[in-house]
This record gives sequence, structure tokens and C-alpha cells, in this order.
Amino acid sequence: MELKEHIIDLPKKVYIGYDIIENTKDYITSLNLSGPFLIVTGPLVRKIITNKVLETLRDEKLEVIEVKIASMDEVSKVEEVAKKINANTIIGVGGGNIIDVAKYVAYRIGKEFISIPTAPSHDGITSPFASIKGLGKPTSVKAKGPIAIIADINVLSSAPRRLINAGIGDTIGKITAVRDWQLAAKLRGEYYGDYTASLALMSAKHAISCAKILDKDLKAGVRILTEALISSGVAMGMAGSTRPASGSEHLFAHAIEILYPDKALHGELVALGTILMAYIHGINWVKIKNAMKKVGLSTKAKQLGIPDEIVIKALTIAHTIRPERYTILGDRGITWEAAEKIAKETGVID
Ligand SMILES: NC(=O)C1=CN([C@@H]2O[C@H](COP(=O)(O)OP(=O)(O)OC[C@H]3O[C@@H](n4cnc5c(N)ncnc54)[C@H](OP(=O)(O)O)[C@@H]3O)[C@@H](O)[C@H]2O)C=CC1
Ligand SMILES: O=C(CO)COP(=O)(O)O
Ligand SMILES: [Zn+2]
Repeated sequence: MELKEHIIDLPKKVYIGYDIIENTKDYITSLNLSGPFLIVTGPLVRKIITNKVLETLRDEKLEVIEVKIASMDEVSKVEEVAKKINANTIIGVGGGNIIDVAKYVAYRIGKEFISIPTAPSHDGITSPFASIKGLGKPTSVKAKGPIAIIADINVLSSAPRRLINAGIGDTIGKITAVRDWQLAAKLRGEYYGDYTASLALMSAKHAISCAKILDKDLKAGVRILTEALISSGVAMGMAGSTRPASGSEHLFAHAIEILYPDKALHGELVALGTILMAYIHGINWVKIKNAMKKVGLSTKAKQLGIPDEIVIKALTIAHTIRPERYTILGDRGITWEAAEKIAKETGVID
């Protein structure tokens, strides 16, 4: 299908390196960005990381606001403060939830957004989309892409291993996401970008290879993973949707979040979904599962505290979550019996 117009959202600058969070002020100056700045951060990250940003911006007009989850209530709270201080630039310092709130507020008020990720746990670092609870759907919506990303590898490497592994899970998910996209192009004539799809797949490849490096050299592994997460976000920006990065494995993850919220990290659920959907697609799911096991990602739902029935139920409702985005689950989804068989055969449930 030909698109009449296609607008690609990409960051102007990606700063990546060691201890570079201390250069935040210099980066902002070189980008000609002006204050007042609103720093959006989380309670834990504020205690251990955010001061480094505040220290470099000490002479600037700014306000700090703490957010717990990416909900519409929090978005409204942040937006109110942003308007009160007349913020020109919103800076998100934290995990996926914080980055999403910051970029969504920036979008709503038409201001610039800077992404300072503190964990390599998700590919929302670059993407111009945000997952916000309370908008009536569990999937992401249009948001402001970052004008700049400041990816400090020392900061990102200090994140707990569970968060690093979640980033690998979110990235490996591109293997099934791209298969779903190809299927939708064939069966529904959906726009398909070969280059964008290759970029997403390359992220998955690098996430798998970083797994081997992490144990020997944590920082080198985190750097590869972070670059993979950033380029997966670039793929979303190029496609103009999360399509290259989110297929049936994400539908499964979203379904679990609806049925059994806040038990596991996003990337951990995507990892489980990828094993299940790779099995349905007929891809080498055993290889994918083994790669996940090697990193230390959970490949069984119960390791994440998720009951077996929830997994089966999630598989049966996943196709209803985003009906406009065609995937291997089709329009009618999977029966309870088939779902149980798939989950058992892949070992996701016992
Ligand atoms: N927009 C998009 O395209 C995408 C969005 N997402 C979204 O991102 C979210 C998942 O993000 P994720 O990062 O996994 O989860 P969270 O944002 O919930 O972060 C998990 C926890 O990690 C903590 N944390 C962050 N950095 C560090 C650090 N360096 N050291 C110690 N703790 C740290 C946070 O602390 P604190 O309590 O301070 O926040 C938080 O408690 C989901 O909502 C998902 O939908 C995922 C992929 C793409
Ligand atoms: O998590 C995402 C990509 O990794 C975004 O996906 P959704 O558009 O399904 O929310
Ligand atoms: Zn994701």
C-alpha cells in the first residue's frame, strides 16, 4: 500500500558514553534548549541518580516532579506543574514508565523532550510513542519523540540485572513482531517497510549477542543492549507506528497486564510471549527459549508469579486487544484447549 505522506520522527542527538550524565548542561546548551526545565523522575531513581542531572543544571530554572506509574492521573499532575512553571523542556530520568509520562506530557503541551534512561529495560527510550494507563487501551499512543537521548552506560549498567534482562526480552520480541508484520502485509496489504523491519531484527540479534558478553564485561554488554534498544525505537519512528517492535508477543504481554497487573516487568512478559508466538509461527522457539534461559530470563510463567490459568486466558484474549493490527493470532484467536497445549508444549506452563 502506498502512503501519501510519511513523517519520520528521529532524535537530533544521541549521546552515549561513560559518566556523560554529568555533561547534561553542556548538551542542552549545544542544542540551544532553554528552561525552565521540568525533570520527571521516579522515587527510587531520584534517590540514586537524578541528583547527578540536578547538579549539572544547578544554575537553571527547574522543577522536579516524582511519578510512580505511567497513568493519566500522573500525566495530568505533571502537565499542571509544567504549565505552572512555563516549562520549555521536559526531561525524563528513569525507567520506561517515567520516560513515557515525560514524552506524553511534552507531546500534549508541545514542548521538547529529553530522554535520560536509567535502565536498559525497554525500547521506549527513543520511540515517539507512550504507554499510558487510563486512556482506555493497554497499547501505546502517539507522543513526542526525544530531541536528544543521554545514555550514560555507567548509569544504565548500575540497574539491577532483572531490568537489564527485561530489555533483552523486549528486544528479542522483535523476531515475532516482524513476522506478524510480514504476515499482515501479505494477508491484509498493510504497509511494510523492509528496511525498518531489518532494523528491528538487527536489534534482536544484538540483544541476543549482548547476552553472551554481559557476564564477562557488564558495561560492554549494556552498551550493545542500549544501542539495540535505541535502534528499535528508531525503527518505530521510521515506521510511524510501533508495528516493527510490537506484534502478537506484545498482545500476550498486554493481556497478562490486564488480567494480572504489576507482577512482572514489561520485557519479561514480552519474552514469554515471544516463546509462545515463535512456536505458533513455526520459528525455532527452542533456540529463542535457550537464549533467554542463558541470560537468566524467566521462561516459565510461575517463575514470575503468574498462574497457569492466567497464561491460558491471556492467550485466548490477546487477539482482541488491538484488532486493527493483524497478527498470527488472526481475528478469532486461540481456543482454550489450543492455548493450554501451546503453553504446555513450550514449557511456559507445566
Ligand atoms: N513507549 C514505548 O514505545 C515503550 C514503552 N514501554 C513501557 O515501559 C514500561 C516498562 O518500563 P520498565 O523500565 O521495565 O519498568 P519501570 O518504568 O516500571 O521501572 C521499573 C523499576 O526500575 C527502577 N529503576 C529504573 N532505573 C533504575 C536503576 N538504574 N537502578 C535501580 N532501579 C531502577 C524504577 O524506579 P522508580 O521507582 O524510581 O521509577 C522502577 O521501580 C511499561 O509501561 C511499558 O509499557 C516499553 C517499551 C516501549
Ligand atoms: O512495547 C512496545 C514496543 O516494545 C510498544 O508496544 P505497544 O504499541 O504494543 O504498546
Ligand atoms: Zn515492548
